[in-house]
Amino acid sequence: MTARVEVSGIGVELGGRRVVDDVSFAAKPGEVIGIVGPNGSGKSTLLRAMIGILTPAAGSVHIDGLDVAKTKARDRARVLAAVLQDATGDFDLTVQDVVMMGRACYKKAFERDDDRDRTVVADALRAVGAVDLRDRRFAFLSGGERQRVLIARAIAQQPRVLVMDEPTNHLDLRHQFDALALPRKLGVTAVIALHDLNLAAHYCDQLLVLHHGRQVRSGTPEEVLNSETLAEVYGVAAAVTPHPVTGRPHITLDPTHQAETGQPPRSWPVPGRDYLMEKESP
Ligand SMILES: Nc1ncnc2c1ncn2[C@@H]1O[C@H](COP(=O)(O)OP(=O)(O)OP(=O)(O)O)[C@@H](O)[C@H]1O
Repeated sequence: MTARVEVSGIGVELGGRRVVDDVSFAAKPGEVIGIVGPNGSGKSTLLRAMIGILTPAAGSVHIDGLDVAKTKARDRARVLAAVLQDATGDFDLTVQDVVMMGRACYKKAFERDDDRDRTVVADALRAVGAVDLRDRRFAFLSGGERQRVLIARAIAQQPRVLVMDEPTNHLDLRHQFDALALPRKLGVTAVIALHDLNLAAHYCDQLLVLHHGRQVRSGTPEEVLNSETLAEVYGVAAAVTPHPVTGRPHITLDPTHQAETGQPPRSWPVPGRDYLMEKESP
């Protein structure tokens, strides 16, 4: 199951300061939206406001017409699941117990787990490659193992919308790919905050660039990712060329070059001149 997400004019104040200001976007059912931007630009705050754990000073979030702010936590959890940054917790629980917490929104207080819950939990563990961790104590897992278990807990909620804040944190390369491919595999709509722009370009349909709490660019990765944006928003020099295999925008950073002009140095590889694009190959 998937859903349409509409974020309208969200503004959040923290410590007397507006840290997210007038952010709006819409995700069609099944779309993956990437939220990118420098440290402190408001990505996590926006996601927290979206899932209802921060009360926005302005704006609204609707999922298939349902107003998130006016929905009870239990009902919200059946529609929307979140994996937040470093929400590792110190649960003295097994991995199976932690993932089973994702089923709480479907049960009354003290209701026992049934076969359906156990099947959903087993499937969720399989989806993140963590079946062999099932009986381990959550508190003693590595950072990447914990992250995968928390993703499994979100999957066990069987949401229509998945919100993830830096889901690739602590994950090795293979598991980064798996985590970002998950929304499409599950068929859910996703809103994902990401620092890695190359991964964002590959896995997201639309990108929203935040800078000082404001959305300064939005559109497809092709529309948004260019040398000018990277210079203006991140203050770095970078060449953006089509990825030699996928054709998606690929960013090559130049750590030695100051981003005063936003223009890449002349020595950057040029597609077609320095390497062949796949479609040009014989
Ligand atoms: N509880 C709070 N009180 C006051 N200011 C806060 C609070 N939480 C966050 N902020 C500030 O809000 C701004 C946005 O923070 P946020 O965590 O949303 O940024 P971010 O884009 O997710 O950053 P990062 O890439 O570093 O994770 C920052 O300047 C941060 O210091």
